[in-house]
Amino acid sequence: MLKENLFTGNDKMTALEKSNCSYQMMFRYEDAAVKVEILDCSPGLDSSNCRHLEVADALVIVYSIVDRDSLKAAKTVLEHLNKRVHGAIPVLLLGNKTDLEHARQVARDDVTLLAHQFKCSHCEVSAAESFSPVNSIMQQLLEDGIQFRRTRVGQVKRRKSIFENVSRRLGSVFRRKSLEGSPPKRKAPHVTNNINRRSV
Ligand SMILES: Nc1nc2c(ncn2[C@@H]2O[C@H](COP(=O)(O)OP(=O)(O)OP(=O)(O)O)[C@@H](O)[C@H]2O)c(=O)[nH]1
Repeated sequence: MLKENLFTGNDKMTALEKSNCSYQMMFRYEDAAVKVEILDCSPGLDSSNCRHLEVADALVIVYSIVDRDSLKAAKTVLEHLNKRVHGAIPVLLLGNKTDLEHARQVARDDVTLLAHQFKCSHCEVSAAESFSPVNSIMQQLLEDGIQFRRTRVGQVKRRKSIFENVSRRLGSVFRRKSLEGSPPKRKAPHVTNNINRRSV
């Protein structure tokens, strides 16, 4: 659903570049330029997509309101995330094609329930009619993603320093133990004669 023109007209986002299934763009946030990579994980979950989902900072899971199976696929992704990702990663469950309301297959209540069950945001749009609602939704999600990344990076740093602390302590305990077990060091003889020394 992401198109090159999705973000045009918005001063916070610039030049969406496409390479295979990946889109890159710059996003201005708190006066800093942030590089954002958007990965299109359709048509479904495989091992490489799963890995990407697990390390993403924010996710949009798109279903089509005229395709019951697309909501099932969305549920599979949410279940996977629930099992594998710890922490409140920002997830938006986004229904598309509201211009085809007459052909709706996905009940609103089912989606509300799903969003509630997996604690994610939810809304429905029509990319065909207008991309400005999509634009503001994406903008909010990106901001949430940046905040989430900051928390995540902070946690990794804290975990790293706890690990370093513990390993330093363990190291000093083992060093002490090995010194206690080893015979007392003999004092090295004091060499006064340098005649036989060779320089290498
Ligand atoms: N009526 C309608 N058609 C849409 C809308 N958004 C996308 N489409 C159409 O739906 C089809 C699939 O759109 P894509 O943008 O390729 O969506 P996708 O999620 O990448 O789909 P896949 O390529 O199948 O993974 C295209 O024919 C689009 O023109 C919409 O809001 N309303």
